[in-house]
Amino acid sequence: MTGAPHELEDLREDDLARWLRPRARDSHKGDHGRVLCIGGDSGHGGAIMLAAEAALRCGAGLVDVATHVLHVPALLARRPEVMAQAVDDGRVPAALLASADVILCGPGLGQGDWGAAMFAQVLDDARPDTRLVLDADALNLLARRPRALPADSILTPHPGEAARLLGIEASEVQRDRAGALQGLCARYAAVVVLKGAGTLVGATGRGARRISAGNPGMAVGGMGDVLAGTIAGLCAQGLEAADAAACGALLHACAGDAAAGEGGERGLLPADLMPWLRRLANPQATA
Ligand SMILES: NC(=O)C1=CN([C@@H]2O[C@H](COP(=O)(O)OP(=O)(O)OC[C@H]3O[C@@H](n4cnc5c(N)ncnc54)[C@H](OP(=O)(O)O)[C@@H]3O)[C@@H](O)[C@H]2O)[C@@H](O)CC1
Ligand SMILES: Nc1ncnc2c1ncn2[C@@H]1O[C@H](COP(=O)(O)OP(=O)(O)O)[C@@H](O)[C@H]1O
Ligand SMILES: [Mg+2]
Repeated sequence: MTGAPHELEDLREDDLARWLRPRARDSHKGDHGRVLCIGGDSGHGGAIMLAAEAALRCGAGLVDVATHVLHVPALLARRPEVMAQAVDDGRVPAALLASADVILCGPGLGQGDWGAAMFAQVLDDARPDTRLVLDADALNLLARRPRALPADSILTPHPGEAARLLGIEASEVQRDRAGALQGLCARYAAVVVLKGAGTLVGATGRGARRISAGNPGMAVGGMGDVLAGTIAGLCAQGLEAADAAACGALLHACAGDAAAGEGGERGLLPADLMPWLRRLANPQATA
């Protein structure tokens, strides 16, 4: 991955069909993966709800959520398909960690003791073959205390989080986004999705991919939480990490464009993407 502009692969909506194949007629929920979403401290419960719902709308077979006790009733009222567990002591139930194919950690997690304890538990105790998707406060905690990550972990920073991970200013990230992507991939040995207009996706030793879809209506709180759940949901269905990241970023941006096309950019909400995630995640059905 050099980040040179001529080595960028531009992804378009047609590319979704490369990764989103029709399901086997005899498949069952266990074939489509189990995602554990960890986050949603007091005041930020919506972040983990949006992520969990996006994982389901992208086709994850089973979705667990470990969150603050206050958020469990609201989460179940909105999405009874989610299996929600309250965590009041900063310990994720061991059985949840053990059964996850993918762990998404970070949306609304906070950087206090509660969130920091669960983030450390994920890094210490997750199965070696469980794929990690780290977003939001998991990235902030990682920046504060860098640690080795399991192979093929996926990081989804916005430019502010990318700046913290690199120890530079967000304006520097934006001045050389390809360079920042390369620096993040190298420093954390991870798959990285550098968000913002023209999202870039990279991994050490591979060319970078750029997503030109997406629009400024997506500049609203919660939109990145939907992206994190989307990538986790695709990972759970067996896409390899770099492809799940690229396919998820493309699917999310195209869903944002489709939703904006219906009602305009201004006032677009992250939850407006949900029906479009589902539609676009079935490209053969919509072709
Ligand atoms: N409904 C809920 O429960 C929601 C809960 N949420 C949860 O809130 C928590 C805090 O997350 P957060 O992202 O709001 O805070 P933070 O990391 O300080 O980011 C802001 C900083 O980053 C920068 N920056 C950002 N984008 C940039 C860009 N494109 N280009 C350039 N700069 C950019 C920006 O810089 P500025 O321009 O403002 O100086 C500012 O410094 C987290 O847990 C999250 O999951 C949210 O998901 C919302 C919905
Ligand atoms: N101007 C824009 N054009 C395209 N995509 C955008 C734009 N602004 C924001 N987005 C997308 O919206 C999402 C915002 O993520 P993030 O900042 O983490 O939001 P939050 O933490 O509030 O959920 C990212 O996927 C980003 O690429
Ligand atoms: Mg975010």
